[in-house]
Amino acid sequence: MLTRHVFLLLAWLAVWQMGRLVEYTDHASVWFPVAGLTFSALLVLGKRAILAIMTGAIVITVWQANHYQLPLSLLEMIWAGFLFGLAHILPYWLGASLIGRLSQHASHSAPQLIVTFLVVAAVTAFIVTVLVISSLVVTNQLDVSDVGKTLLPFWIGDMAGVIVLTPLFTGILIYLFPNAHISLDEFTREGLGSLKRLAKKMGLNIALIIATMLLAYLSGTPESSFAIFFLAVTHMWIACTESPVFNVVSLAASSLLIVLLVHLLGLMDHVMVYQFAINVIAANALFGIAVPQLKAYNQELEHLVYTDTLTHVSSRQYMVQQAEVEIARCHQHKVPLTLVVFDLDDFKLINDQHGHIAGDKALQSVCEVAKSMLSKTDVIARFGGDEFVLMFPGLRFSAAFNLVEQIRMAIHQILIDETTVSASFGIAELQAKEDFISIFHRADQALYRAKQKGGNQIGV
Ligand SMILES: Nc1nc2c(ncn2[C@@H]2O[C@H](COP(=O)(O)OP(=O)(O)OP(=O)(O)O)[C@@H](O)[C@H]2O)c(=O)[nH]1
Repeated sequence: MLTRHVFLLLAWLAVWQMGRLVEYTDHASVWFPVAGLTFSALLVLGKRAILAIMTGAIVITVWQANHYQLPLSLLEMIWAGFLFGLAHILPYWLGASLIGRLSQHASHSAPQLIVTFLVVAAVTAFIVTVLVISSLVVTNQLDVSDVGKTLLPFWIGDMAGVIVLTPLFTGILIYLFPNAHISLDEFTREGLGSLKRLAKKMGLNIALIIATMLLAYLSGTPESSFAIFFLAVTHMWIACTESPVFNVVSLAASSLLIVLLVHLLGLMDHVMVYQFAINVIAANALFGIAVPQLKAYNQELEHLVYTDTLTHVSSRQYMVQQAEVEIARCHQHKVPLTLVVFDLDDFKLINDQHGHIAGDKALQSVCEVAKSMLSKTDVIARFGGDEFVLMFPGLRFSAAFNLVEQIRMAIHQILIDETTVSASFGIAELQAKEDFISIFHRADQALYRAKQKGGNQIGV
């Protein structure tokens, strides 16, 4: 465990150094990746991460004070590092605890979690900015007159670090620290996806970033730097069509490239545009992760509404909707349609004699048998209790009658604890201008007649 914490400290120092390399004004970087590492370490390890991060904050402050030759004693440097550590850690710890708690509640869906994370990232990064800048002023590392110009770049840089890199660092830390406080299973289930597609889409992003940033470099006008926002389109496309893991990796890669090109091409005059672009594109793409998830939820809901959970045949709602569509189509194209209503005979007795579980089994067996004898265009639905409806688009009365007779005989072969199951049927063929209510009523009347005659037969 100790080695892992030493690794976290070293990783924190290395990532901090990455942020410093792209510092464009004192204490503010285009993005501040270490904010993302702090947030994810607190998310994965909780308070166990504090020691490594606090040590990192003190080491960095001492190093920085020496580097800028600030007139501070060693004790003052350590105190300043401790204050910086507190200001940097506390808000992110609160934010990470909130996200950790929400992720453990099944009632919070992935889209809700993502939106909350984006809001928490913005708010905690702002609180960290205010606290760290205050600590820098109190410990004489920043002049009060520079606070105004440092505040916004500091905040946006920290926020970019959290939004862009927390998902990626969290994935890595969960892999390294097995007893993590949080699970990303919901997002990592699909893995990375096809490497070929990944290469193509990454290539497109890279080409777009280079093209738009070269444009800004060559034209030298501040307006041209806004072209980077076109990247939101390709990232939204990736978010909606690829796995969340791919989304997060491509986001980190694009942001890193933007940050490097700002420095290589000397686009410092437009740096805030790029800072805002990274935040907006990342927030947009993370929110995009929710789109496929929402689609999946909708399909699940649709399945629940349109399928009977016990027998897995269609639901009443589905049959009524589908029947109206089919009846209209059959009238329009002068195609026949036959509707059948059927009901198990003395089903109450099966329940009473053998119990409800046996009754359920009988309903399931009847549906399996009937379904196996239908074609793709036929529909079977459970209307309620032991009553079912069959719809045969394209079949005339006589053809449907023959098929139903075979279904009736097959149902009569089903044995539930040595009791034979049987069903009665009512059949009606669609007449000119007739609607669903009318044909259903006629089939139901025919079923009534079959029951009156003793059941286990087709009423007409
Ligand atoms: N096991 C089980 N029983 C159900 C379910 N839904 C309804 N039932 C039972 O189905 C029975 C239907 O009873 P009835 O409407 O009197 O029908 P029946 O006994 O088949 O009588 P006839 O239709 O006149 O032959 C009732 O006992 C309900 O409790 C279900 O999902 N599972």
